[in-house]
Amino acid sequence: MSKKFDLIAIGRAAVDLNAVEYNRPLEETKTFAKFVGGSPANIAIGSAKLGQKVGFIGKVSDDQLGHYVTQYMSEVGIDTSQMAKDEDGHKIGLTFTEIISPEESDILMYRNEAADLYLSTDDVSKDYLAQARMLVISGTGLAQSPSREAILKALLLAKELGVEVIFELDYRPYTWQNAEETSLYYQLVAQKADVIIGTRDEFDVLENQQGNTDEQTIATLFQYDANLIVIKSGVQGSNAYTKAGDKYHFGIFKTKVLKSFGAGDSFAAGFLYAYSHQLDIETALKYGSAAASIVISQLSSSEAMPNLAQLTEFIQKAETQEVH
Ligand SMILES: Nc1ncnc2c1ncn2[C@@H]1O[C@H](COP(=O)(O)OP(=O)(O)O)[C@@H](O)[C@H]1O
Ligand SMILES: O=C(O)C[C@@H](O)[C@H](O)C(=O)COP(=O)(O)O
Repeated sequence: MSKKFDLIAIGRAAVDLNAVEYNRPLEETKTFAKFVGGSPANIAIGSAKLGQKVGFIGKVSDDQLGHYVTQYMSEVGIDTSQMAKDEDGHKIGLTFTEIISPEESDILMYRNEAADLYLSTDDVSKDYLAQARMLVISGTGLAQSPSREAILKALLLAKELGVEVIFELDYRPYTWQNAEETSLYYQLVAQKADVIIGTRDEFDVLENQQGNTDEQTIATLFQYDANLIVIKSGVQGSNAYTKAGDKYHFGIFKTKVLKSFGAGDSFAAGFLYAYSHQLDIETALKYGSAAASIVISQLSSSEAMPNLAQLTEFIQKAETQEVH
């Protein structure tokens, strides 16, 4: 049965202020360019640009920046009808980026009392979720109440409605209180998710343990609902594991890296495009890697997301030149 949305993402939509002057620390950076940011918003934007039908559940500030974010997301084709405005004056989250070198970039988040963390259970509609094939949950939304309960409500509704749950671990230390609490909430959602995507470090956070191998991680998580687990490892590429016991690997598409942030969100958008079009898993890893390669060579994490023609052309060109 065809549904209105290929995916609905839930969580933060925020603002990135990206250093326009490269190769220097934040202390010495004077100019910044404004983009929409927030991992789930970036994934939603990347997905919409690839032609997916996308909805978003979130909360933004009722001010110029909140309006900017909602308007941009709407302009790229995302349904923003479930993006609430915070009526209590909470401000949108800000992320400053620092590009010290292509190998070394960092982010500095301003997220105290961020509007997205005030998403509440009242903002999550069963009728809306029923229109989606997939629900994309990002881990950071679990960091504080009431956003935590809003996301858990969406998770339980998705399970009830048969909506496939994609859990993007998206671990950001800033809003979490302690490692055990983080691990508990991550495990709770991971045990119900159909697909789990994260970096090796993020799976360590989920397990509250350093040094587990991918095989140990998947052996535990496949005891629950997950059918597919994707573990990303930066320049070493990515691995996907299925419950049936298959393993797939894809390396990277080498590129002139400007900055490293944005890789994870673009990877997720590319991967989920292929996955939702029932392309094979190796192709999904390839689409994710290509989208990441495109985005890390440009300044933003959202506007730089490729459309389908750009993505497929990039892959074709790279494969012809054998740069991956
Ligand atoms: N330097 C790089 N060059 C090309 N592709 C990269 C590079 N770094 C990361 N990628 C791609 O982006 C994916 C996600 O990157 P990773 O750093 O693991 O995640 P995150 O950005 O979430 O921390 C990798 O699996 C790889 O496909
Ligand atoms: O997620 C955020 O709030 C910040 C992002 O918008 C920022 O662009 C970023 O750090 C993306 O990095 P990624 O998770 O490596 O894709």
